[in-house]
Amino acid sequence: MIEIENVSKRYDGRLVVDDVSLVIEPHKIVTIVGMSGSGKTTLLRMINRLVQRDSGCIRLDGTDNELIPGHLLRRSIGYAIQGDGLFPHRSVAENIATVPRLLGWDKQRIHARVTELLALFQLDPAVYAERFPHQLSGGQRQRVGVARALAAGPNVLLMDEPFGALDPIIRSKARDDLLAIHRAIGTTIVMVTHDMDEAVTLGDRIAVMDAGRLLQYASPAEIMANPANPFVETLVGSSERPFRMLSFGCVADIVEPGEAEGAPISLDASLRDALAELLWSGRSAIPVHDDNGMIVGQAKLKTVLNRAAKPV
Ligand SMILES: Nc1ncnc2c1ncn2[C@@H]1O[C@H](COP(=O)(O)OP(=O)(O)OP(=O)(O)O)[C@@H](O)[C@H]1O
Repeated sequence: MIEIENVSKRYDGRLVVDDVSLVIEPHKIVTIVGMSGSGKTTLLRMINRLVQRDSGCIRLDGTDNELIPGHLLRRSIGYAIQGDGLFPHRSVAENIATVPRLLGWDKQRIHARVTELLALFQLDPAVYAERFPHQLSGGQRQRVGVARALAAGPNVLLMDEPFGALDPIIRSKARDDLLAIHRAIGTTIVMVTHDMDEAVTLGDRIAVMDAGRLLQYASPAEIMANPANPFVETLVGSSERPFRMLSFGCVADIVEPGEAEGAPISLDASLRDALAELLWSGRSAIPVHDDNGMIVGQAKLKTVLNRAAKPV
């Protein structure tokens, strides 16, 4: 658990993080959104002490982070930044091995961990381990950057606009991959993003910041339904709200017994994708399949539309 309590930071006498308090539960994903210069990165970097706070307290599993030695912080908190931050003259394997090496792991253990992570990120170790960053695509570099941040098995992963440099299609795949990896390893993730869609799709909770202050900290559904003030409402974008509501639900939430005609959709698909398929194919219901391709029920247009409405 990460407890941020009344934390403030000034630069040149100006408050850039202003008395922020929030609690991040273990194994959750928290996204931090806000305009440029609102203090998101500064807040994130105070968690792993890349930035020293001026006042307040940040506790990691109950311990003040100022009392945790640097090498333990590096092990327990991974950090991935925009672009990828990879060392250009080191191979993929050497990049991923950075923190384990600092921690003095033996060669065999490092090799096993690098191989495991490359496989998890769908990069064949035989093909990619010895490549250099310039021999990878942007999406592959970004995955190696996240793999490197996870190398020492941290409890917490801090991500600062990790997908900011990716084009929209790869970006959406990168989000799906991150969710799959999060399901597999359960690391607590705190992610700064400019992109409200990203914040809503990935976040269990969203922290909205403006001018150093935390305006709202709540689930995506709560923020959509009850934005704390006009600024949050603008950020959420009223015309986008129904679609955003659908993007964080999945077909498994609404599948019901019964048969429907035509091409099926996966239990894992988002309700937004289900709506698109229903509208595009002009059907009032579509069959739903599980991971093994077995038909397990149907998703009805009416039910999907109900999920797009403002929660009561
Ligand atoms: N090292 C520094 N010295 C002086 N001012 C700084 C420093 N780092 C950040 N700032 C200022 O603090 C404010 C908050 O910066 P921060 O990077 O936290 O914002 P942000 O919300 O992450 O912005 P962006 O979305 O553009 O990355 C900005 O006005 C910035 O100029």
